[in-house]
Amino acid sequence: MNQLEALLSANDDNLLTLLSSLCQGSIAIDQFCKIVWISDAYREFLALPPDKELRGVHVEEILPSTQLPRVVQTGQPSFLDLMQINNQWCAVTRLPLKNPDNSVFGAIGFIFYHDLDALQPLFDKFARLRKQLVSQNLIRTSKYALDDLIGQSEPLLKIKRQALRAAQLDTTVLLLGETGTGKELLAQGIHNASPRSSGPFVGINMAALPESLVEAELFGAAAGAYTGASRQGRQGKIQLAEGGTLFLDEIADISPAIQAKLLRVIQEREVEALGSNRLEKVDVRIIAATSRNLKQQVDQGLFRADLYYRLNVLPLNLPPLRVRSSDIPSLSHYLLDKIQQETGLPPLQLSPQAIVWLQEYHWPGNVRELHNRLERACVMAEQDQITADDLGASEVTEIPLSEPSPKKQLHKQRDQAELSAIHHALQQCQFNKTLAAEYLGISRATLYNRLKRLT
Ligand SMILES: Nc1ncnc2c1ncn2[C@@H]1O[C@H](COP(=O)(O)OP(=O)(O)OP(=O)(O)O)[C@@H](O)[C@H]1O
Repeated sequence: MNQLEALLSANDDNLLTLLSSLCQGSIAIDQFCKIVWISDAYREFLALPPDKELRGVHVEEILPSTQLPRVVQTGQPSFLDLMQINNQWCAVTRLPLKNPDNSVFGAIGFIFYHDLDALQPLFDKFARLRKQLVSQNLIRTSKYALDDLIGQSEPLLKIKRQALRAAQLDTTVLLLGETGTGKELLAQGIHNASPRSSGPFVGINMAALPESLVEAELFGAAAGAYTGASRQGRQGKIQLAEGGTLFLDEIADISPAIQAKLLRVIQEREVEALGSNRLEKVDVRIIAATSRNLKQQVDQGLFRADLYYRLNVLPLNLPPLRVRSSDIPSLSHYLLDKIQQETGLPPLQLSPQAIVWLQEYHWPGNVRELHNRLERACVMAEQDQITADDLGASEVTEIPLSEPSPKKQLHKQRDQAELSAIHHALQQCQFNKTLAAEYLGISRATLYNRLKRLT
């Protein structure tokens, strides 16, 4: 019998039951962060069905922002922490469970949420200080948790399981998937479920940055490193991510010089700011993402093989929307709610024929395109239901002869022409956005923005 089982063995008289009676919820996990015990009160507070089997479930599946895994990892207790669970402030205490040789075999957490009125000024102060830190950029929060990835299809559930496991490891993760499949959302979810969740999440889009700024933006610049550099110098995104996660989006779009510098950061965990000859140690977890075929870029000599292998330690492939069309109804309802909250437009439902169309369409722009089509439909809809036409069903196959207004038609045709020119350029340049932008005579940032708007 291991220590944890011994602790739990004496049924009603066990230590946990005793401790639970002193608080409003308690939970115990093993060294793998799997739940071994949860009090009925906690179950009820989390609104979990009484018959749901929780033993063996990873604690973050029911408490995405829990810090218990960190207690298991560090062996350090946290005696009083404030945490919001189900929109209610709670005071939380977490203790590591240790063997006589000091190794950790699990952790227990207790929450208190009754009679906390006396603590309200403390909660307010805590929320105020946190807001201040966020606004001063001293801490950054990632908005999304893994639970925010909507969908119940097997491919999506599989990626969520893989992401949860990846979160527990501190290794580099490479997110692969077509544009708009949710790579950034997943990166934030992994950060939030990782032991680094209380550290910063710093994202940088390598394709949207002008080439000349990438280096200073990423690695920082020493005082006076280049004309226009500030006198105090500037911190790079890598240094800003200290203790947290650095998300490098569109990683395939970096120049050979940046590839070499990044390789050193990953291998040596050291950064050299632009114009400085000092190496700084950094502690960041890297999550990189690309919608391109990075292996093919390596084979074509466009991307360093050594950097590719360093990034590709844990590849996660996000499924395109067309292979998980069963997620489309729930995802659409979720996005419609979000659009209505953001825009204040009246709530609209999808007509049955619109749902059929959504499930049959091939979604080159994936969830981002679904969001954009739904948003446009909310504005365009002339009835109390969104029809397939409001979603642009007719323009996908042909341009209708009569349009509600010539102005709308002009916009639509211009967007289509622009999109097809961009697609053509991308194909010509083997999906290399830098080359495609040059081909079109626009900047890489403009190309990127156009793609985001049009897909
Ligand atoms: N499963 C999902 N559930 C809810 N929203 C989603 C989901 N997947 C993507 N989204 C939303 O779709 C939009 C696009 O997602 P995101 O920016 O994460 O995609 P991406 O793969 O990083 O795209 P790109 O490669 O173009 O940068 C975002 O608004 C995101 O919140």
